Amino acid sequence: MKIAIAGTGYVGLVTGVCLAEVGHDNVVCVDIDENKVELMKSGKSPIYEADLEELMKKNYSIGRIDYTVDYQSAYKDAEIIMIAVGTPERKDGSANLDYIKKVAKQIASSITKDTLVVIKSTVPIGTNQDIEKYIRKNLKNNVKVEVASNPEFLSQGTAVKDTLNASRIVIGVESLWAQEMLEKVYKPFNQPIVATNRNSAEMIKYASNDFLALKISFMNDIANLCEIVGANIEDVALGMSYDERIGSKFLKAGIGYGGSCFPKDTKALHWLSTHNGYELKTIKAAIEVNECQKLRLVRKASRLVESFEGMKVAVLGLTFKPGTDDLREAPSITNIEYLVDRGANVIAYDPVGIENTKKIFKENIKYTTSIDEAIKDAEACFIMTEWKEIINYDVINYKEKMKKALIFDGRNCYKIEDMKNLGIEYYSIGR
Ligand SMILES: NC(=O)C1=CN([C@@H]2O[C@H](COP(=O)(O)OP(=O)(O)OC[C@H]3O[C@@H](n4cnc5c(N)ncnc54)[C@H](O)[C@@H]3O)[C@@H](O)[C@H]2O)C=CC1
Ligand SMILES: O=C(O)[C@H]1O[C@H](OP(=O)(O)OP(=O)(O)OC[C@H]2O[C@@H](n3ccc(=O)[nH]c3=O)[C@H](O)[C@@H]2O)[C@H](O)[C@@H](O)[C@@H]1O
Repeated sequence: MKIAIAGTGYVGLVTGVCLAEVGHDNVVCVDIDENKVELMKSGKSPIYEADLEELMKKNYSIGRIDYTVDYQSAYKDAEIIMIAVGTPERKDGSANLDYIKKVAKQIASSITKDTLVVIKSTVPIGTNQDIEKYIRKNLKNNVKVEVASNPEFLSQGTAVKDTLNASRIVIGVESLWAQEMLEKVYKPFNQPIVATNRNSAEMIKYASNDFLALKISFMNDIANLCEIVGANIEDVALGMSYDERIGSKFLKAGIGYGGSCFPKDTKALHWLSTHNGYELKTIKAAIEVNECQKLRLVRKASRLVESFEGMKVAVLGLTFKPGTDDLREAPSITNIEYLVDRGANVIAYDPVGIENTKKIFKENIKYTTSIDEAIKDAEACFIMTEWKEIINYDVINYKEKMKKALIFDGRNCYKIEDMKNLGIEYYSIGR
């Protein structure tokens, strides 16, 4: 079965590689970025993702997967074409479907046999139906085409593991033909399949992401109250987690959620609901809490220090979470902007995110891949991502190397007692 995939980002590339890994022997990944395609052909991954490069090399060498910019040759005789291009946020919060439409146009002009088009990108409810109409209207050749929804649930940093061990595969179909095709594709994964119609599948994706975002914002809200009333959010989360109805995951309070999905998917669903005359009050609250949370520590810091002007400030952890080099919507960006605007000399540390950070801040801040160097002579230090390197760092160094041991920890990396014993001025979240 020939499977073509449009877009080789986190979703497209990982899906392609995993399909090859479970035995599909004719997977072609298409991208518009020639450099990316060349890089992938040479066995290198354009994204930082555990286990990915190894599986890319293995499956490319045995001929199960290929990469190309030539969409026409990839799509023309494919039985299945999966769309995994970006659906970024527009200024008004709605999802930008331009990339999806562009691929739809390319598919319509290329296919020469009956094809199932599968949308893996996160798209607003009704998009699958619209794209199907669009492709059918613009078809160059007289073939059968149907569009099915197959949203993706992987997380960055664990994308390969998540795909090979998915909690569920959701398929949104309008015919038995489409359902059977997708069941055949996913059979080797041996994972539970939830089959429904396209609108419900599209909604499952948004509802899942937005529920997780809401869970985080709820915990951040409670954490802020914990600080006021003298409770400890970590003990609170632990106490809650024993209730199976609540669960133990996504209860970690911090500096707010970032990434390429929670921020945009909460706004997109909120936009969609308002557009349909209904206000999703819970999602609105999740968004508002998150916006405030991102600046909570710097606001606290600016009440404690007279001025950031000329002050050396270390920022440890830049990516939106550990295990990825992605900075999209990372809380670190908002915080660094705040500090730079107020005249601070920021030195930023991250084990893998430096290159992407340079693209954002250019010469405006300094960069390092050493915590020691970042904190040397610093007068304040902000922790934005809970990398292992930061969690396992010997905290005595803050006392010994900083000009003033003043730490604002947005990810609760250290024990309050340890910091207190060392005489480090330490502020964290909800404790
Ligand atoms: N990043 C993640 O962890 C997850 C993302 N999603 C959703 O999946 C979709 C894709 O997200 P990412 O993989 O993060 O995107 P990404 O931005 O990492 O990658 C998109 C890729 O598509 C390529 N592209 C653009 N137009 C193209 C075209 N006409 N033909 C072929 N390739 C084209 C780009 O060059 C880029 O390489 C989004 O809708 C996102 O919301 C869903 C679950 C997880
Ligand atoms: O649609 C998507 O793109 C994906 O979005 C998230 O995955 P991801 O953004 O990669 O990362 P998460 O682990 O969910 O973390 C998102 C943000 O929430 C924050 N977070 C997470 C968990 C928590 O308890 N507290 C918390 O603040 C993280 O620091 C991070 O900034 C979802 O977890 C995936 O299921 C989904 O497929």
